[in-house]
Amino acid sequence: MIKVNGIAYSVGKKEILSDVSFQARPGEVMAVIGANGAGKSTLLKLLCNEMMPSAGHIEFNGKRLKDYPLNELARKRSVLTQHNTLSLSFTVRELVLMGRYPHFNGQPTGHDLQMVDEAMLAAGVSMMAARTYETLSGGEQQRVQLARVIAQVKDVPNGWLFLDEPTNGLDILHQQQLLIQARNMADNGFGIICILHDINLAAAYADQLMILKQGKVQALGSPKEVVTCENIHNAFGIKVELMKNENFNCPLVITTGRFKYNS
Ligand SMILES: Nc1ncnc2c1ncn2[C@@H]1O[C@H](COP(=O)(O)OP(=O)(O)OP(=O)(O)O)[C@@H](O)[C@H]1O
Repeated sequence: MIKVNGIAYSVGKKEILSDVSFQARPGEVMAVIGANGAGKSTLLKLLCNEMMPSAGHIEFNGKRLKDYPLNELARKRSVLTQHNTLSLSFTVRELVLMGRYPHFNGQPTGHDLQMVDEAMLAAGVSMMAARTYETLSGGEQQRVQLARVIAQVKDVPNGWLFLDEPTNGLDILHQQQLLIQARNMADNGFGIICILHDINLAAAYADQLMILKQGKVQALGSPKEVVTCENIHNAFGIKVELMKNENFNCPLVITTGRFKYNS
């Protein structure tokens, strides 16, 4: 369980997040949506212990996040960030194996290698295992990074995945496959916190949805509670209509007109 209690984050006088509180549970997908600059990535960095909140605190499995040694945290949760700038000439298999680094000293065990194989299968990259990472397309690289973070926690009971815009660069099939993979992992006891820009994907796959606006929680609840015309207009400044996504029994957002770009 992750409990976030009234956290804030400031840079100088600028408050980027303020009074953010929520709980995320194992077995659930939580999606975070919001306009550019709303504070989503900043929130994820605080959840990863990459940065410290300037107020409030975060509990991870009953213990303050700041009290975890980094290597212990790395064995319990893995993180897909937006910018994976790694450009060295690793093969896909070697890169996915990096996800296992927190689990072995020196040489990977047979179990580590099995986790790598299973993660590559889950992310649909097994067929490119021997390819050099930097020769892959953007979407292929993104799926390899997903395999790396899956490998890190695949065998961890109640492990956590933090994903920052994981569908970036993926085609429509691979977007769905990624969310199905996240959903399956949640159904098997993992906790998933996922930043998404596609509201319809978020509504279809998340148990809990949070809208951030200018660093504050604007709405929090089930997709049906949160995805309303009013909330979307308030958060993104765009008028939308709602239909029903019959396949997922959740709202489906459609935009309603042409818009001028206001700079
Ligand atoms: N170190 C920093 N110094 C100053 N401003 C910062 C710093 N880090 C983030 N910000 C600002 O804080 C706000 C939130 O940034 P963040 O990256 O969390 O937004 P986001 O919701 O993830 O946006 P996007 O959807 O564009 O990725 C932005 O306005 C950003 O410019």
